[in-house]
Amino acid sequence: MTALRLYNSLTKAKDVFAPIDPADVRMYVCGPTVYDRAHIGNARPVIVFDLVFRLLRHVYGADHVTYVRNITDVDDKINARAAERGVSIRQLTEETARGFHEDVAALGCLAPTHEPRATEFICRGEGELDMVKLVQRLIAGGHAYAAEGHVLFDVSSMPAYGRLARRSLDEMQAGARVEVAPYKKGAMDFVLWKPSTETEPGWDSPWGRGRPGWHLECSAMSAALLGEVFDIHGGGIDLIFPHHENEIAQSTCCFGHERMANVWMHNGFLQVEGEKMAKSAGNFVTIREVLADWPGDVARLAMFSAHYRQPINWTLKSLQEAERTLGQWFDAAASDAEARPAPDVLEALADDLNTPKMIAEIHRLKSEGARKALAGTLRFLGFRPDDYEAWKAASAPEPALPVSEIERLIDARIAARRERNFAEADRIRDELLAQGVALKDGAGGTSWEVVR
Ligand SMILES: Nc1ncnc2c1ncn2[C@@H]1O[C@H](COP(=O)(O)OP(=O)(O)OP(=O)(O)O)[C@@H](O)[C@H]1O
Ligand SMILES: [Zn+2]
Repeated sequence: MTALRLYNSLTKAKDVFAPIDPADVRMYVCGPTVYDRAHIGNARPVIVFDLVFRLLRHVYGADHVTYVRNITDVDDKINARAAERGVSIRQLTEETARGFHEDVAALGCLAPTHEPRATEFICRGEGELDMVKLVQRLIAGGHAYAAEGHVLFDVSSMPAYGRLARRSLDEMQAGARVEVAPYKKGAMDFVLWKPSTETEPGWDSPWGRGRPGWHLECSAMSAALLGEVFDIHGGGIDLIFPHHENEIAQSTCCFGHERMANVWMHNGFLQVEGEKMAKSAGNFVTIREVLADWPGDVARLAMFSAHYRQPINWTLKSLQEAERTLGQWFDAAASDAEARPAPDVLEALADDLNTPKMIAEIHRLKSEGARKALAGTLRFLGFRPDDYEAWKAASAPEPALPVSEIERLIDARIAARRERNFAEADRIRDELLAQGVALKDGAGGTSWEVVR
């Protein structure tokens, strides 16, 4: 296989991927804030980075890749939603996290190696890195200051601030809103820690009872589980600024390395009629709603139809097309094969996850009748024929004839063929087709399906 090349948002180029330690390739992806059911736009990064995970496992060995995707279970949106619904915060976050796991498993995504919850990394034991210790180190290093129960990151203390997003501090400050919180020294300084009222969740800290800012969570969890510098950091393109820029500021200033992660990967937006699918825009469909109509594999394949950095339009047509394609692939694939991708498919993926090219290569495998390679490739990509078949059986329209009658006619046709009366056999086939029942002769006998 040619070298794996990944587009790096930090260098704005497709770089050859060289892990820090090939025996332990490390990737962190920002996970969901668990206050509501995820929409299919939120599924895009989960599916894209699942593919990266599978590819890395193939190249470096399944035991040599560590994938961390967090769960943000402390956030003001969570507090508000729990109050609105009259349930405890814990109940809301547990229930939402469970739903998220079901959704992404149905989309064919492997579980990450670790799935840390933010609340478990706020205060930990002595010698264990946590959010409070990270803030203390930033203050000691002159990168953060406490004011009125808050702790803020001082962006003026970091010359490289804005490097990932390619924005200069001067420009950002000039563009900042006029109304800046009074406890901030600079308009772009961001919150590391904030005070909690008695009713809000809070943790004791040197700055009083409070809770962490969102950006801080990922710096602490990634360093605790992957080390101070790791290989790949991923998320949606909307996270570049401020979230990822601020993660970099915290981690590099705390640990003193030039980088937090060597490669930064960002997926483009999933759109509806040219607009980003977003909760705030109200144009969203939940993963759960998609799965009510389609098998997870169809949504998964539809997601691969565009390159991950390009926007993708979510349409009924693309789902229908994915369904048709998948049905053809499964029909043509052998029923047993190891989960191994064909070399041409691997080549396409090694080129910054070129999934449109990958799909073209799979079509080629099918047309060449490479049944084993096709099956191995589909399994490697996380597609599951059994799920698809079960969905197909459950969603098949009712035939116009009773099943016993269809079976009687099939038997009659088999008998006719045995007597070499092919005219009669064909007549029976046509008669069934006229009733909307199509026959398919395969190695295992004759099967039938209702024509849609
Ligand atoms: N339409 C989209 N297309 C692709 N990725 C998206 C989309 N919307 C959100 N994401 C990604 O989903 C992940 C979770 O994001 P976040 O927690 O901000 O979701 P959210 O608050 O539900 O999003 P929104 O409010 O925009 O609907 C992030 O990696 C984010 O970039
Ligand atoms: Zn993050």
